[in-house]
Amino acid sequence: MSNAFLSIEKVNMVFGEGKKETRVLDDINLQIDKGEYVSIIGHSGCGKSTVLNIVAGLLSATSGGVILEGKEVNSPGRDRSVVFQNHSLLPWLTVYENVALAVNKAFKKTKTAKERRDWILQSLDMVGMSHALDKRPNEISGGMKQRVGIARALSLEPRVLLLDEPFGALDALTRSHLQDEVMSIQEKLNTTIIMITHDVDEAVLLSDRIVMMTNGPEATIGEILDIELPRPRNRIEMADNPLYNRYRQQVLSFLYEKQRKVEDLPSAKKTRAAESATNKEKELA
Ligand SMILES: Nc1ncnc2c1ncn2[C@@H]1O[C@H](COP(=O)(O)OP(=O)(O)OP(=O)(O)O)[C@@H](O)[C@H]1O
Repeated sequence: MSNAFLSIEKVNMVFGEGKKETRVLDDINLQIDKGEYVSIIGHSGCGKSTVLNIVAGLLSATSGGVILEGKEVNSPGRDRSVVFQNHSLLPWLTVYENVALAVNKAFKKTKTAKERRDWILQSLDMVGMSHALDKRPNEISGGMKQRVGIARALSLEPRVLLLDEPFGALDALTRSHLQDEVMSIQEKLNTTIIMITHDVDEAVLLSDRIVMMTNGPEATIGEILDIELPRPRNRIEMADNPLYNRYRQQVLSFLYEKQRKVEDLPSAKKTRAAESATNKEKELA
C-alpha cells in the first residue's frame, strides 16, 4: 500500500453484466500529494468522471480502491467535496442559505452559530460573492452560480476538492476569471484538487500534473505530464512562455495523435486515420 496522501490503487471498473458488460477502467494507479493540483484529461467517454466518482465515494470500483490519508474510501464523505459542471444549488434558497445549509450541518457541533455565520460569509467572500448574499440562483449568472458552488464545496474544508469540468458551461471570459480565482484560493488554502477537463490550456495553466487517459473501453492512464511552471501563474505571461507552449503541445499530441478518436470520423477516413496515428506513434516513440 502506498503512503501517498491520496492513492488510487489498481482500480478496475466494469458496468453491466453479460452482453451489456462494459469494461470502462483498467488498472488505474495514481498517487497524489497533499496540496497538489492534478487534472485528468481524455476524450469523451473514456472514464474520467467514473474515476472522480470513485474517489468521491459515489461509485465503488469493481476491484482496487482509493486510500485517502491511510483510510479506504468507501462512501461519500465531508473530506471530499465535489463541484459539477452544472451548479447544484437549491433554487428556493438564497446564495447565503445554500452555503449555510452545508456549513450548519457540517459544523453543528464544532462551531458556534456566530462562528458558522462568519465562516459562511468568509467562504462567499473568497469567491467574490459577498454582494449577492440574498439573491436566489435564478437571479444570478452561470459564473456566479459556479462561484457559489465552489464556495459551498470549500466551506466544508475538504481534504480533497473534486472538480468535474467546473468551468465547462461558462463563457470564455467568466471561465478565465474563475480559473484565476481557483488558482489563488488553492495557493492560499493548499487544498488538494483533482479536476476533470477537456480544455488543454486550462489543464496546463492550473495543474501541477496532467493525467492523460487513453480511449475506452478499458481506459487507463496513458501518460502523466509534470507541469513545472512557477506559481503564481499569469495567463498573459504564459502565452509567451516556451515551456508552457511545449506542455500544451505534448497534451495536444497525446489527444489528437496518439489517442485520436477514430470512431468519430466518417468511415472512409477511419482506416487512414488509424494508420496515420500509428505511424505518428512510431515516430514519437
Ligand atoms: N452507471 C453507468 N452504467 C453503465 N455505463 C456507464 C455508467 N456510468 C458511465 N458509464 C459508461 O462508462 C464510460 C465512461 O463514462 P464517463 O462518464 O466516466 O466518461 P467521461 O470520460 O467522464 O466522459 P465525458 O468526457 O463525456 O464526460 C462511458 O462509456 C459511459 O457510457
